[in-house]
Amino acid sequence: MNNQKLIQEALEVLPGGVNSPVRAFKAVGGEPVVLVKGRGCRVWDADGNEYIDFLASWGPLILGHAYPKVVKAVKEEVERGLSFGLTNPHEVKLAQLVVEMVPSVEKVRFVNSGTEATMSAIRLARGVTGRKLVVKFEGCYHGHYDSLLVSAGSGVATFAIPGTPGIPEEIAKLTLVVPFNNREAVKKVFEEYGEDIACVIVEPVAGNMGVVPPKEGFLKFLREITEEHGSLLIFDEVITGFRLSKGGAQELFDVNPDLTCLGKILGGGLPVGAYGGRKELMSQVAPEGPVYQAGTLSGNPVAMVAGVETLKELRDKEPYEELGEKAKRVSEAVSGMLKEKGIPHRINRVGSMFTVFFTDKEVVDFESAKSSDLELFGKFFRKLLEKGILIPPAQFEAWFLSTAHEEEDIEEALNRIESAIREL
Ligand SMILES: Cc1ncc(COP(=O)(O)O)c(C=O)c1O
Ligand SMILES: N[C@H](C=O)CCC(=O)O
Repeated sequence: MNNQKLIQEALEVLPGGVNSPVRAFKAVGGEPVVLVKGRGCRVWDADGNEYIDFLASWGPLILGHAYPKVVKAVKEEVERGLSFGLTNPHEVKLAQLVVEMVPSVEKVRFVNSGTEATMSAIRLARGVTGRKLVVKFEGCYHGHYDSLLVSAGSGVATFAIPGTPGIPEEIAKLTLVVPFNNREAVKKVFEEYGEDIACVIVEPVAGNMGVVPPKEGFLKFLREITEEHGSLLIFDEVITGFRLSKGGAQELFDVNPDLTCLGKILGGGLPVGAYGGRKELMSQVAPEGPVYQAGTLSGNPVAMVAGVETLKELRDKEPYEELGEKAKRVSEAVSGMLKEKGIPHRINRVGSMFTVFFTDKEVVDFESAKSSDLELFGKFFRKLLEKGILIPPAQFEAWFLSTAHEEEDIEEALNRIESAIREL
């Protein structure tokens, strides 16, 4: 069945034809693409068109599509059974890898998505502090948990949704929102509400308003102010975990949060999330402690082996410098092409994730990210797609490089991008 027919059928039976809003291409226009195959850094749609992929399934595929060691381990595990509902050896191995690689994590609980990870971390923070308020940053996205959908990035920003019906005002009011990178605003909420703040949750490098790095010292400042007020600091490393270094952003910026949320790369392309932290905090989670959280399919053996093989590769090969170099090369080349065409832009990059903003302002928070010309972004996206380049179909997202982007792929991608930019 071809792409158009599949989309028409999807629209009949799935809201918006999709299972996650950002896939609907509403922000960029044009027909959504149905993907049927991925290998290395390339994907193919239902019409047989091939694309060089900078979406990487929204981040998880740091080793590229269908990485042989991961596929082999998954196939072998599938033969043994799909789910047991009791402890299996792979969840222990994956937990050991997480503890070994992520500096602040001594114990970890696996869940099935990034949303579950942040939701559970917030519950734990409220449980151990006995406080209700949560501080989050404008334009950061932490999944679709009620307390965290307030002023969120990603699809919420893309569709300019001011608030989501279904989230009671009483719940939304427990979340205090401050601008990213703004120390004064953080100080102010702590001055006013310090004793009631259970936690501050932050994407240590924002990816969901497009990539926005933390200003020098910002994460250390968050560490200090939370400690001072007896609140917990939660790093949502669902994107940055195992992407920016083997220990994530906390290792890169040398700041240890109290709790860390993980997802995406952790599952090697299968649905896995996790939250973890110091032993004394994680021992408050049931059955060791009173904070309840559970999951029928949590620690699923097939998902766990995909994670184990992925993390082992990253731990053993540490491809981070090379990934950063590749992303630098692509982002600088794209910047050069846009400059030549006279198109004002800013590119924010940290390691192997970056975003092209069509603005002449520095992008340091959600307000400045929103100054990007969204119409031009839509045109840019559609032209790239036409030339065989897949990037996230929304401005407030990140492009991702993988180890599967070889020299020749990058060369070919840059030629395709150049031809797209020429026609803008
Ligand atoms: C930083 C961050 N946190 C949490 C989430 C939620 O993860 P999931 O989509 O797996 O629920 C995402 C992505 O969606 C994310 O980018
Ligand atoms: N920006 C989101 C995750 O990082 C996009 C994934 C989704 O919502 O489907």
